[in-house]
Amino acid sequence: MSKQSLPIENKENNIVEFKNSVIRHQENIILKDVNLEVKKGEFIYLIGKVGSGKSSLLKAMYGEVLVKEGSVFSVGYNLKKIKSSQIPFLRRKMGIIFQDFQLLSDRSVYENLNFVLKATGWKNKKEMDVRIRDVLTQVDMVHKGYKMPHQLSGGEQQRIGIARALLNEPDLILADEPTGNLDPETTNDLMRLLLKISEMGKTVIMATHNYGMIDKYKGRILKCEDTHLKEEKS
Ligand SMILES: Nc1ncnc2c1ncn2[C@@H]1O[C@H](COP(=O)(O)OP(=O)(O)OP(=O)(O)O)[C@@H](O)[C@H]1O
Repeated sequence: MSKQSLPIENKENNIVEFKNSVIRHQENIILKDVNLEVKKGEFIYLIGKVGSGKSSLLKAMYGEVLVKEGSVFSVGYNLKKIKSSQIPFLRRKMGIIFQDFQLLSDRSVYENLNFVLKATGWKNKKEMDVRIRDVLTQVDMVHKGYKMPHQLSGGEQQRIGIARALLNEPDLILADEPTGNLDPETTNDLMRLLLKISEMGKTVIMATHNYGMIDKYKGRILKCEDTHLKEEKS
């Protein structure tokens, strides 16, 4: 790791920490008075109506939305002070999973994963092969590496999305409605997979509209409502 990329630790060693933060899009306030501490290994649901600010809060954690009021620490970085050149280092410490999978359609599963490894500085072909095999094994897709994304079901594509998020052994997984495009049975499979990942010590923060899942699989619940982030009883 270069000197420039050294993270700036927050005092409490929280994986994520917001203090009196305001999240805006241009001049519009999306969330205010945001105070949040997330510890290692927590499994968190982020709920709230359409347009209430869930994605914006996640984006504030991965440096896509910049927070100018209050403070934000994420995986050791002070996001108020982060330079744009440090953003790739921040993103390497987290895995991001999207509702629409966002796999590159013109290359195989293996090449999708290899692309991310190359882009994040991996060089040794043998180590890259081992890592790709490892993450595909974790999501039970080790025999599908040669497939093109369009040859996979939605659930399988999302498993590859999760494998991709795991490549750099991140401390934090951010998932923005990861099961939003999937049927109930596939949703259950993926939930169990995400819970298994969290039991391995990773922090998972997941935006969702699926309240059935929240009843079924226990987790901490945060709600975006009326421009505030509130803790809900689980
Ligand atoms: N890039 C942007 N520029 C301006 N306004 C934005 C931008 N992105 C989101 N917004 C606005 O911010 C508000 C919160 O949006 P956000 O996507 O965070 O909500 P959400 O809770 O994730 O919604 P959904 O459940 O539909 O995903 C909305 O009013 C939205 O229109």
